[in-house]
Amino acid sequence: MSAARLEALAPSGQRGRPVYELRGVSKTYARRNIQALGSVDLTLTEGSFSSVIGASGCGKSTLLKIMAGLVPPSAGRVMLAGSPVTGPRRDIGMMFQQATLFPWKTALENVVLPIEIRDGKAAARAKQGEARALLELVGLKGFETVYPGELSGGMAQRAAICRMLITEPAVLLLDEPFSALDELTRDYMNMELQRICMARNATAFLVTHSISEAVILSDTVYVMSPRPGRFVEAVEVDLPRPRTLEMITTPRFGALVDRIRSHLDKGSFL
Ligand SMILES: Nc1ncnc2c1ncn2[C@@H]1O[C@H](COP(=O)(O)OP(=O)(O)OP(=O)(O)O)[C@@H](O)[C@H]1O
Repeated sequence: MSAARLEALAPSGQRGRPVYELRGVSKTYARRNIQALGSVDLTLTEGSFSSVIGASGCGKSTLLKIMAGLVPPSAGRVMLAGSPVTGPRRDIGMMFQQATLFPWKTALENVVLPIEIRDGKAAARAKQGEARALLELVGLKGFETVYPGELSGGMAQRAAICRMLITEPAVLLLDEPFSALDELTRDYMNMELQRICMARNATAFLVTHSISEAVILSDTVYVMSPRPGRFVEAVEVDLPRPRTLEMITTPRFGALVDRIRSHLDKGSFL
């Protein structure tokens, strides 16, 4: 799909100020000469929530890593808040499938760890009040001094959300953050994520394999082709916010899921 057509499909939820801009971004991994990503154009506007969905190995994580500045693109340009992304940045928060908390640090110590690494121990101590408030926000009040081994998977991911938010990133890059959780916890965490994003007017970009997760969370769902990944469709989700889990049973939700599935089926994805 051309950049112009994708822009034309830009949804009502994406009419704010552009935050992320990717133009002609592609990636070939030199070592195995694998072209992971075709040419990707993407604009994310402030406060929007977007998802990318596609077959295993189509290049979704590669795209996210390029956006995060962890992997350099082979071609193209990535701009965030008006400046090029050339490496990891303070205004980018990332979250992965596994919480990767340090087992020898308490929940509170894990949350302030990015501050400690960036600005030192005194700065981390000064942020403890804020970290406590974040833990309370995600329902972990009372667990501040607990070690990760004593937390459930969902609780550990909630602590990881706090760790991502403590640096007050303008954008959240999420690589299947809740896919290791059971379905009920995952639904709950998705609603939590929506609440946090709305409260902070955060701009979020999610990699997922779940069509219903993409629809319930997103303003726009980008469907990616098999490798080399490129966007074949941008589906606007016109469900009102805040979204609720009850919406999953509505005809409109079903129609959106069917539309995305039909795009995926065309390319024998998933
Ligand atoms: N560091 C790397 N070096 C070489 N090839 C890589 C590297 N990282 C990823 N690839 C390859 O690039 C392609 C895209 O991988 P990527 O992880 O981006 O896909 P994905 O869509 O996120 O997959 P999944 O849904 O299974 O997580 C795959 O063929 C993968 O083997």
